[in-house]
Amino acid sequence: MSLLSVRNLVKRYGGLVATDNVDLDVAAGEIHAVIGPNGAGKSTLITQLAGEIRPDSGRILFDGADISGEPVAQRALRGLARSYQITSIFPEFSALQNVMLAVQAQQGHSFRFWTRVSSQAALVGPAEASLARAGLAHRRDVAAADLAHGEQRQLELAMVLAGKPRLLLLDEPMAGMSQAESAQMTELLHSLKGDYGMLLVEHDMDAVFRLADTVSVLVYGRNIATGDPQYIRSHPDVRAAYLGDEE
Ligand SMILES: Nc1ncnc2c1ncn2[C@@H]1O[C@H](COP(=O)(O)OP(=O)(O)OP(=O)(O)O)[C@@H](O)[C@H]1O
Repeated sequence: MSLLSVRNLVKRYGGLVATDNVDLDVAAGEIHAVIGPNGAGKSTLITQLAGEIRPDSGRILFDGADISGEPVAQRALRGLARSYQITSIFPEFSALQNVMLAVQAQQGHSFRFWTRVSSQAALVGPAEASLARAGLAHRRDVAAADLAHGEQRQLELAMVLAGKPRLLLLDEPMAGMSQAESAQMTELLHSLKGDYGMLLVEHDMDAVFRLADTVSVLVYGRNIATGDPQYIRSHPDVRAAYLGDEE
């Protein structure tokens, strides 16, 4: 059974159909990449899955439950987590402290700063584990502001992992990265494969074809093809619509 199932999803902006009857499935532990030209509707899709905007029609099922009408926080509690960009990081806090805040939020406490040393101590272990999983253990005491761009993206990932997600919604995790940073993030995501399902929107085709078990191609809001990377590479409509001029 799929962990995430999208059925007949539709989102319109005036006359524009940004999500046009999209069906899509992500199995537990699988990486499903969504590719497509600019304006194809990839971000609109992720934003609906996270619960930030409502579809006009269609259904979103997570672990069998219809979550189409649920708010963001409720979806996060179920284990459907979107990685947010650097805005969610406190620049003056260390990498570890940032993840401690995410652990605290996961433990059901409202967002607040620590008053007792003992309550801090319980957060350190899980925060260190998430940092290590995101490849940042060696940078735990560095202020977030002093981390390189790629490391800040790793920190965001550590903060998402602290929420114990089952499926990650990743919207262009390699955006703005150098080639080396992008390669490192690719290997990092690869190391998480199997433990987390991922819906990956990404323009970096090297990353997509290295990571994805399944690829879907959106064009003008429509899913024109879904299959394994080999199938997608050789699909004539995909080549014509998207990959054609790159090969
Ligand atoms: N809030 C909005 N109001 C009106 N139109 C919108 C809105 N958000 C997105 N669109 C339109 O919906 C279409 C899909 O946009 P979307 O950002 O989802 O595409 P995308 O595939 O993520 O593009 P990119 O690869 O450039 O990030 C575009 O034509 C866009 O202009």
